[in-house]
Amino acid sequence: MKIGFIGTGNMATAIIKGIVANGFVSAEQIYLMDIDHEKLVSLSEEVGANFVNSNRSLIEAVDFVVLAIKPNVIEHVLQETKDVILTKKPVLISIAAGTPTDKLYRYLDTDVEIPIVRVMPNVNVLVGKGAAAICGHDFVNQEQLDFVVKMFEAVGKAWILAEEDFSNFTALAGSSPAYAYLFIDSIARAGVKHGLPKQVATEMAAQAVLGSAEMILKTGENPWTLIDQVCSPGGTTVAGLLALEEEAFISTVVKGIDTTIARDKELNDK
Ligand SMILES: NC(=O)C1=CN([C@@H]2O[C@H](COP(=O)(O)OP(=O)(O)OC[C@H]3O[C@@H](n4cnc5c(N)ncnc54)[C@H](O)[C@@H]3O)[C@@H](O)[C@H]2O)C=CC1
Ligand SMILES: O=C(O)[C@@H]1CCC=N1
Repeated sequence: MKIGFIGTGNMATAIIKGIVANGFVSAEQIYLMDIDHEKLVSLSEEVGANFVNSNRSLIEAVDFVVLAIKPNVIEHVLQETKDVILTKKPVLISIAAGTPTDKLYRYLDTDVEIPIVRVMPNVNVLVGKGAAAICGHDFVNQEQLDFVVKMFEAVGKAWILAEEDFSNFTALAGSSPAYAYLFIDSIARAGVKHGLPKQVATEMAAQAVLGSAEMILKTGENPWTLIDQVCSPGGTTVAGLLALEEEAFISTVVKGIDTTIARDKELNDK
């Protein structure tokens, strides 16, 4: 199978490096195109993938096309490549936030049965610890869907998810790595305040958060049970925990997630 990427930005780079490192496909099976020629050539050389000079040539060359471009350019890209899409009939995989499969199909303005799969991945696919939600539009067959699921299982965890839940997933797993990085950076920054070098403090905070996530996933314990295990009576943790809650830590995080969901829905409706 040949996989093409339209757009070689942050997310495409993370997916490509992840699936090549894991051996899901070889670099020779990957074709790239980006309007930023320098970026295109640089990624292609770095990973050993092929690159082409137009989105049309890319679609002609591959079986699966990942639309790794911003939501506001997808309509234009589908329209400029429409005739090639309609003759080649590749599987289109969109990773764009706030862009439902119905809208993507409408952009093609056709009755031809083009298979479209929607994926909401996250950037942690780069290190094989991604999270991706996947749903297929009307004309996707099981074999095509299975291929996409396997592609994202190669670089993390993948769920088949009803499309109506995509906004929620985008907030919980697509955008949330940024919030987790912020949390880690905030802990590290506090370390710097107390005299630790930033790099060491960041490593310490990241390792603590990495282990905490694994504890939840591997023990299957409720996070509150684990919180209680860390909070020694009269100890340090409970003092810090209550200080965080005085500043409405839980409500602040929930507000961030609410706002992310609302923004995704706003993009859906555009
Ligand atoms: N960054 C992230 O963590 C995640 C991003 N996404 C989605 O992935 C998509 C891409 O996001 P990023 O990689 O962050 O953006 P980015 O801005 O890093 O990459 C987009 C790339 O598309 C290229 N491009 C623009 N117009 C083009 C055209 N007409 N033909 C070919 N290439 C073109 C740009 O030059 C750029 O390199 C977005 O739709 C976003 O919603 C989804 C999940 C996570
Ligand atoms: O910020 C965004 O719109 C994209 C979608 C999920 C993560 N980044």
